[in-house]
Amino acid sequence: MKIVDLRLGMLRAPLRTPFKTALRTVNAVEDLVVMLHADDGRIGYGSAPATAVITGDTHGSMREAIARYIAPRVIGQDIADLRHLLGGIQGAIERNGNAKAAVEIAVHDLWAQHYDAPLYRLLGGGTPVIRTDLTISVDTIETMVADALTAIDRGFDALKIKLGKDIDVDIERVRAIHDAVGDRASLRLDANQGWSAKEAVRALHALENAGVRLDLVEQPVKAHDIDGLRYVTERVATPVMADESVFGPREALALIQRRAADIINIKLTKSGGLSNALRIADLAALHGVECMIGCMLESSIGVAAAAHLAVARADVITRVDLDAPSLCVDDPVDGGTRFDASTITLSDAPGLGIRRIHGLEAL
Ligand SMILES: C[C@H](N)C(=O)N[C@@H](CCC(=O)O)C(=O)O
Ligand SMILES: [Mg+2]
Repeated sequence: MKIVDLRLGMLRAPLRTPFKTALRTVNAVEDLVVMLHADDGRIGYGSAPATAVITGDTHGSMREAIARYIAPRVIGQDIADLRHLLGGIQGAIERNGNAKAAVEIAVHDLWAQHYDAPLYRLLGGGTPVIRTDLTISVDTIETMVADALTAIDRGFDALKIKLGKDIDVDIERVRAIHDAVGDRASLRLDANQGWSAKEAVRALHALENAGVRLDLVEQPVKAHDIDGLRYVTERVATPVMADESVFGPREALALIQRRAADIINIKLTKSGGLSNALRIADLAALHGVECMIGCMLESSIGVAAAAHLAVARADVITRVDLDAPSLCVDDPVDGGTRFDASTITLSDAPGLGIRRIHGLEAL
C-alpha cells in the first residue's frame, strides 16, 4: 500500500469550561489534522494542537514543517516500510514535535489498517480499556472544590489539580479539595513549572505533614531546572513526575541517570510521535521507572493514539492522563475509541478505527 497524498484540515472543539494552567488558558481544542491517503482508498488520520508555550509549535509552524519538510518524506512511500517512514519523518526537520506527532499518528493508523488490526495489537496487545484522571483547572479555591466534586459525580476517581500560581494559595487549594473529596479520589498535582525548588519542598512538606496523601506532583519547577527537580525529588515523600523537562528519549535517559524524578510523563506532542514515545517507554522499563501517558488540550484523534500506546505498554505506563476529550462539549470524531468520562475503550476496528470527522475545515 503506497501513500499517495497528504492533506491537512483544522478541527475545533469547544471546551465545557476554560482550561487554566500556570502556563496558559484555553477555551477550545484547535487541532491540525493530517489525512494520509493510500492508493487503495484508505485514509490514515493524525492530529496535534498548537502548544507554543510548551513545545514552541504553532499552527503556522506545523503547517510549514509538514507541507515543506515532512510530506515529501512520506508521499510515495510504502506503508509496510514503517521504520524507514518514521526515520524520514524524524530526520526531515529538527524539533517541531507536534508536526511530527500528527504525521506519525496518521502513519501508524494507516500501517495498522494495512495489517487489518487495531493499532494497540501491533504495538504489543493488552486489555483495550483504561481509565483516565480529570484535570481541575487552577482557579479560586471555591471553584476548584466545586469542580472536583462535579468530577467525582461524573465518575472520576483520580483528579489532576493544576497549581503553580501562588504557593500559599496553592497549599490551601489542595487542602480544601482534599477535605471535600476525602478518599473518593486520588490526587495528582501539576504546578506546570510554577514553583521554585525550595517552594515546592515547602508546599509538599506542608501537605504531607497535614496528612494529605498525594499520588504524585508533576513538573514543580522550570523545565530546564533538572537540578531543581532532583532537589525536590530527594526531599519529599510524594513521587515527583517530570513533564516539560522530558520531551524525547535523550532527556528521559539523562533524567533517569541523574535520578531527578520518579516518574516520566510521556506525550506524543513532546516526543514527536509514537516512535520516540516507545523508546522512552523502553528506557523507563529498563531502569524500573514508571510512566504516565499524558496529552495536551487536543482532539480525540491524537488522544486515541496515546490510548493505544498506553494499552500496549501497560507494563510501564501505570498512570493515564488522557482527559482532553472529556473536557470538550462533544467529540467530533466518529468511530474508534470511546471516551466515556473516566473510561476509555478502544475498538477492535483496524488502525485507530476513525470513520468520520465532523466539522473538519479543509486547508
Ligand atoms: C490535558 C492534560 N490533562 C494536561 O494537563 N496536559 C498538560 C497541559 C496541556 C495544555 O496546556 O495543552 C500538562 O501539563 O500535563
Ligand atoms: Mg503537566
